[in-house]
Amino acid sequence: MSVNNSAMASGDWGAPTLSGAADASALVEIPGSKSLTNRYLLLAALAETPSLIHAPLHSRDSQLMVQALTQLGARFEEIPTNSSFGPDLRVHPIDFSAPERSVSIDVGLAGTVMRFVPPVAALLSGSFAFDGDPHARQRPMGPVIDSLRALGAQVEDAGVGALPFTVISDGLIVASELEIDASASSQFASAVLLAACRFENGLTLRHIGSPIPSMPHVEMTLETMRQVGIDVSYDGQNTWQVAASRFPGFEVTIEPDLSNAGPFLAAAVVSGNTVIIPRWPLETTQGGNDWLEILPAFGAAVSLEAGELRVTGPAAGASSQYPGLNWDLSEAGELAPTVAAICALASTPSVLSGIAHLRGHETDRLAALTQEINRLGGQAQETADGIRIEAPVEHGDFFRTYDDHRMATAAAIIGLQVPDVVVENVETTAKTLPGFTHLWQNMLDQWKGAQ
Ligand SMILES: O=C(O)C1=C[C@@H](OP(=O)(O)O)[C@@H](O)[C@H](O)C1
Ligand SMILES: C=C(OP(=O)(O)O)C(=O)O
Repeated sequence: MSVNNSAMASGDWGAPTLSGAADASALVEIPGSKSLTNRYLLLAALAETPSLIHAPLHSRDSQLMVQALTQLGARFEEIPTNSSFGPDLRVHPIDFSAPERSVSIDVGLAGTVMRFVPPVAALLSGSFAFDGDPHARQRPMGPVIDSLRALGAQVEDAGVGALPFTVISDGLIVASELEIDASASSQFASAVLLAACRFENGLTLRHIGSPIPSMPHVEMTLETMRQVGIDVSYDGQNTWQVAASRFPGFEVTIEPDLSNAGPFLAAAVVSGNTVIIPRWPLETTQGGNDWLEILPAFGAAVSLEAGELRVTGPAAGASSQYPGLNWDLSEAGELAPTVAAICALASTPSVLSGIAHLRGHETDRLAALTQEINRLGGQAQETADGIRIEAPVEHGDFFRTYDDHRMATAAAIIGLQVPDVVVENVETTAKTLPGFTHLWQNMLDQWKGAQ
């Protein structure tokens, strides 16, 4: 099948196909972690003195965080470096005694901005309106709104648990206990925990409801808080305690984004080539570290030595020579679109489970993946908590991305093996990985040059 080029808009991208290349190596440098960057930016804004953040991610999501915190009174200075991924950042914290203000904050489509910033706004005196991209209004926000009210702030909203809404506060949070249902997103728990050190009496937070997805992200929240000097504890079940604390500025280096390493590692898996990622952390709270367990299940050889992760695909020279898998992705749901793309080229069926909450991500990812895999001649179905892929994709076509960066990178992976995959609005990858197409082409050029 060939694609009707007249349907292509200017941002659409014909995914490059890799024919024949195999058994070659490419070194791929991955920019900083979105989740770590946005946590440290926010914690630096809460500190008493300036902080220095090395190797931060510069992407739409981190830019939205910088912009939001600037509107709340933080100041950011770019410190030039030799890195192709951009400057370091010096962060001057928010003055929480500043006079009352009224601001409108754009959260884009960034979960970390729409969930983490409103509780920080409630620590200031004034009125803070939040809104974002059209699809941001579909993402669940109820537990953030309910928490703010329970903590004593006023929230004006349409009563549907979604953006837009306005937080009105006198800047003083005296409540010290809160129950929250974080079963639709771990970010609801992280949001309250991150701000809680500046509550007058600290906080005891209790989760009520079904299990929290993406729990490593809550561990990441706790770990980053501990690193900057906040006293926080977890009972191992459903309760966290944060002591009221003031902490000085800090200096930190951001790890590469291990979830964003995924599409490149997946490229090695589906093509039988090797990808090497430098600066892979030996210890990390990033869910993307799960690649070390997931990729061998597809038959890939994975080794981590001297800070370099090396992944070699199982099928030197031949595609679809690896099996599908049954995998519970509840701990690392953000890897699902990448895993699904590998499964969509596998020789046997796959079932991905534990990810019902992906329906509230950048798009309804279960519906989007199912629809696009089927459009390319595969056989996929949604299940109650995931997706089942019965048969691999067969031909190229237009691949809709629904403004979701991970749908775009999933399409690129499939396009490596299937000609004529056209990725809608590939620049949506700038949410967390600007320059994606250059990094991708550079990997392919290294493979081709090695032949
Ligand atoms: O806290 C964070 O940085 C994130 C938490 C997770 O959210 P969910 O718990 O909604 O999956 C993850 O999927 C998202 O990409 C980033
Ligand atoms: C779910 C994701 O993002 P967000 O931080 O916007 O929730 C993601 O990056 O896969």
